[in-house]
Amino acid sequence: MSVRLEADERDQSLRELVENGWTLNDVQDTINKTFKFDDFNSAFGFMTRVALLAEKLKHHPEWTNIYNKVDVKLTTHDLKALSKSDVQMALFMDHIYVTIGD
Ligand SMILES: C[C@H](O)[C@H](O)[C@H]1CNC2=NC(N)=NC(=O)C2=N1
Repeated sequence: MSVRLEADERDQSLRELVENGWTLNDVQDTINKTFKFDDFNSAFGFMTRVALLAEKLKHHPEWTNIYNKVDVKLTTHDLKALSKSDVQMALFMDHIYVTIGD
């Protein structure tokens, strides 16, 4: 089940994520980021690790991959808004990007 973000939690989370390169689309209420890698193998490795978490959380990113680039959009379709799961996914992506990314 999707859990709404309280206003103060949302503000704080978004501030941190924007500092880490995420952009807020406040019309669609999505957060977006482009991750760049050395090559396709690294990009796909990143997607594989994220996919395992997505299945566990039952929360799935919208994304496209072109060679070494992964464009990610996170939002919660149930709520048509950002939720705690989006923040959790974004933090996880930033965390593993440090170990895989260039
Ligand atoms: C039934 C299933 O858990 C839901 O449809 C999940 C699947 N993954 C999802 N992913 C995202 N990003 N938002 C959702 O609302 C959502 N709902």
